[in-house]
Amino acid sequence: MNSASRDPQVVVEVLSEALPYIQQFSGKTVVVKYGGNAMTEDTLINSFARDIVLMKEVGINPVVVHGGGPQIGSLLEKLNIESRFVNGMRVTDSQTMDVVEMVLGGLVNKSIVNLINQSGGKAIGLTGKDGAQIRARQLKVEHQSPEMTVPEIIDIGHVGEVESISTDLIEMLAARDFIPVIAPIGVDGEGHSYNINADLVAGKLAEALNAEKLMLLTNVAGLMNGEGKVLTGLSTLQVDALIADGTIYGGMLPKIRCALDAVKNGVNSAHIIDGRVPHAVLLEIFTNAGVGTLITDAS
Ligand SMILES: Nc1ncnc2c1ncn2[C@@H]1O[C@H](COP(=O)(O)OP(=O)(O)O)[C@@H](O)[C@H]1O
Ligand SMILES: CC(=O)N[C@@H](CCC(=O)OP(=O)(O)O)C(=O)O
Repeated sequence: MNSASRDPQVVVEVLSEALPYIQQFSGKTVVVKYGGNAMTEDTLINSFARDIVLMKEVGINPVVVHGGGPQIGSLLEKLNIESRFVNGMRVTDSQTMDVVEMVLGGLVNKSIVNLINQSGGKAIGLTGKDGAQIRARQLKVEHQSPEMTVPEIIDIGHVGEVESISTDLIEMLAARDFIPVIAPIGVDGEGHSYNINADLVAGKLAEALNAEKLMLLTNVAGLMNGEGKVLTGLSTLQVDALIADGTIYGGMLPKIRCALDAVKNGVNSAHIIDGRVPHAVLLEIFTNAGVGTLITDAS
């Protein structure tokens, strides 16, 4: 339906209903993680960019962290390099690290920046290496297959976890009305690059910025149980049980862990939402529609 065919009364009512949400969130920081799996269609990416610009225009400070797993996978495939994952993390040798840096820091970052700018925003794309803002260390991965009695620690190469984040650069940009768009690449004290899961970066950044909300946009309706029903309001213990019985696996593992950590460490709420729904960000922020899985400290 185009805007001309909508009842103007409905349009103004919708706008008016958004007022309390605009008042509640104006001046607050919202970290939005845009997963590579949700960046499938041009119309969706465009509606995402417009949502981010609208947030900024009504006084909210959006900070975008993006993934790009499928986009990395497709370039690796063209280069005949195999993709392998352990606990949802990409095994990253030096050759793969180069591809990760090219795809995340280059192609994906700049295409999101460009779309936000096309929608009238002022986006600036950065990786964690800029201003050395994301200090990383190597992530040690614990892996246990059913036949093993104790977990083993596996070296999966240049995969990092966040050691610390300096928020100076992001805060400076946000204060001058820029929208920071961050690629999840970190750096250690010796200048080595690390491939960090984008959910982990978004969670730690939301904590460091004292964000009001952490929104994780993905390609499913939310965290689901075995029957495909969206679950919400889960405790850490319930999540542990769902991991142990295999209901939560792969890319959902870092997502749910970082959402729980973020709310434990001061972020008011974390949301795992369906990025395939047009304007998913606006639906979550400005309506009561309650898309996806909500996690709060009281969960
Ligand atoms: N319990 C679960 N509920 C929903 N999705 C799950 C669950 N367990 C695993 N997943 C998987 O997690 C994926 C989302 O993670 P990921 O592929 O890393 O997406 P993104 O690129 O958005 O970070 C889903 O597509 C789904 O295959
Ligand atoms: C260590 C690790 O797995 N890093 C991810 C970084 C990108 C990412 O997280 O992308 P999505 O959000 O689209 O999954 C990767 O190499 O795929």
